[in-house]
Amino acid sequence: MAVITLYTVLIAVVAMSLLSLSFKKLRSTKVKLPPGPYGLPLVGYLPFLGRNIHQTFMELANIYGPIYKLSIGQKLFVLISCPTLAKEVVRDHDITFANRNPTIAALAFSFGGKDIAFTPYGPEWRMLRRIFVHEMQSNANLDAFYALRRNQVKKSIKDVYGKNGTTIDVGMLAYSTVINMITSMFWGGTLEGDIGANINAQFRDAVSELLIIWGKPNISDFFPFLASFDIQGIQGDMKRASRWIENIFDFVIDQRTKNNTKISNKDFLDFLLEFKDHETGKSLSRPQIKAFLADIVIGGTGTTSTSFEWTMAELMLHPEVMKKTQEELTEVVGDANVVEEYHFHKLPYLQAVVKETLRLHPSAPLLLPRCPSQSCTLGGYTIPKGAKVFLNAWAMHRDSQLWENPYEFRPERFVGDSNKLDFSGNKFHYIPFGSGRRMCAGLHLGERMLMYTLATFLHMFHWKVPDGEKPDTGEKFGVVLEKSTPLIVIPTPRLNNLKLYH
Ligand code: HEM
Repeated sequence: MAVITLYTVLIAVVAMSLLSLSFKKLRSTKVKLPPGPYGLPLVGYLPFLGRNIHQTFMELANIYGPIYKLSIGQKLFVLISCPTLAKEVVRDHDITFANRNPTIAALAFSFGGKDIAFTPYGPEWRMLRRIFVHEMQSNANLDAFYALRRNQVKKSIKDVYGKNGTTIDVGMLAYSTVINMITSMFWGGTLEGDIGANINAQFRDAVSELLIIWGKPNISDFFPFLASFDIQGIQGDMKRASRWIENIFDFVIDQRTKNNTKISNKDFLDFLLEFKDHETGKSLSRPQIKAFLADIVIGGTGTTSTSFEWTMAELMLHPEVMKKTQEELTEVVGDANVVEEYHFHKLPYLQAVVKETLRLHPSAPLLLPRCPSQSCTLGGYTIPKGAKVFLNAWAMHRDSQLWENPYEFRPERFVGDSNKLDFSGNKFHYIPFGSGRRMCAGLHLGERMLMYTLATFLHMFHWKVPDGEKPDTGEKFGVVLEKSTPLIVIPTPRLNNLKLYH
């Protein structure tokens, strides 16, 4: 006990000295920092953040304005919640802000920040991003992998049909469908039979565990000098979970390369192993291949599946919108057919439902923080090099000066040409996939998976909540913004031709 107290005092003394040094340094350089709340000595604003920090950040914006700062431990956070300043970050100073400040957990999983999400801006990142966005996820490739996605959705339809009339957890349905689509696109038919099922199940569990660990606040991120102690064990847990996932990646890559396994459908692994950069003539190294796969798993699973769950929750709360969405599906797809991706462009109302859901419930409400590579000025204030800069999409999506009745779920606001808002991030008050150079690198795949799963499940089934229950829209902040209570619903088949469910 005495030893623990001694350590605590020692750590506090060192932290105080470091803090006072950094404040002295800031004062001596006479910079004009944005306004912001005071916190407690040492920990700063940490004790006041609350569980849903995106909501706290919006309340603070109402007090301090569209740009403010706060300190947490040794870190300076800058919060931005107006489109004009957001534009300054992602357009006017885009290169300065095209860097990340990864957490310790993120570094542990991304091969030390060697992936797209965390590689610093520069030629290496530009090369990774070009391959990932323009080549790996080209329309032709995404079309080629469609059969793999389709097979997995068919399996989920069969599962849901088997639960006809009983309750199911929508979040779990969405997560398993999305991760099955992703693993299938990764290594397709390489892993057949029991071994395949076993590896895929292990993979699914490892990814869920990793997302949970990643979502835990880590004291070492706020006090970097404590990092080597790994007080909460988060770094160790993350390394273990990542190693587990990496072993699965290695196993599958070895299977494919050593046995030269022939598969019927082309998948991401084929693409990555065969890839030769037409500019440099170079192939991808094994760590690069694994980093690409990691980005898809981490970037694509939680975001897409929670967006599915939020959409279903809003539809359950708005039966008139549900009715209109299903009528559109009936008209476009027809009662005797299943949904195909080529139907999407004829489903403007469903597209509007998805856009409206992502306005109210963006998976990453504060996007991924950016970190200026040099000090610069925003809105007349100095933003020091190394600060963590958050664009508060959640607050901008709910700002009554930017949206009419912002708290109402009204897909109609996205219908028609007069208000053409899309996911490109060019209108800075609507940025569910971010904006600028570092906007979501998986937008095309994410949009396809989300639209396809939603359209299919809405077309194939009627959904109702158990008697006496009402879905809510309570939120839980984490790696992605989840529903605080799971959405439980009862499906019944909607189409007469029951063969379509097998
Ligand atoms: C509904 C689905 C999705 C949503 C709402 C979403 C949202 C986002 C957001 C808000 C960012 C931060 C952008 C910024 O800082 O400006 C981001 C980054 C990223 N996303 Fe997504 N995402 C989705 C699906 C996906 C998928 C399917 C993948 C992988 C195929 C993916 C991979 C990435 C990567 C790699 C980054 C980092 C980009 C960089 O730093 O250059 N995301 N995503």
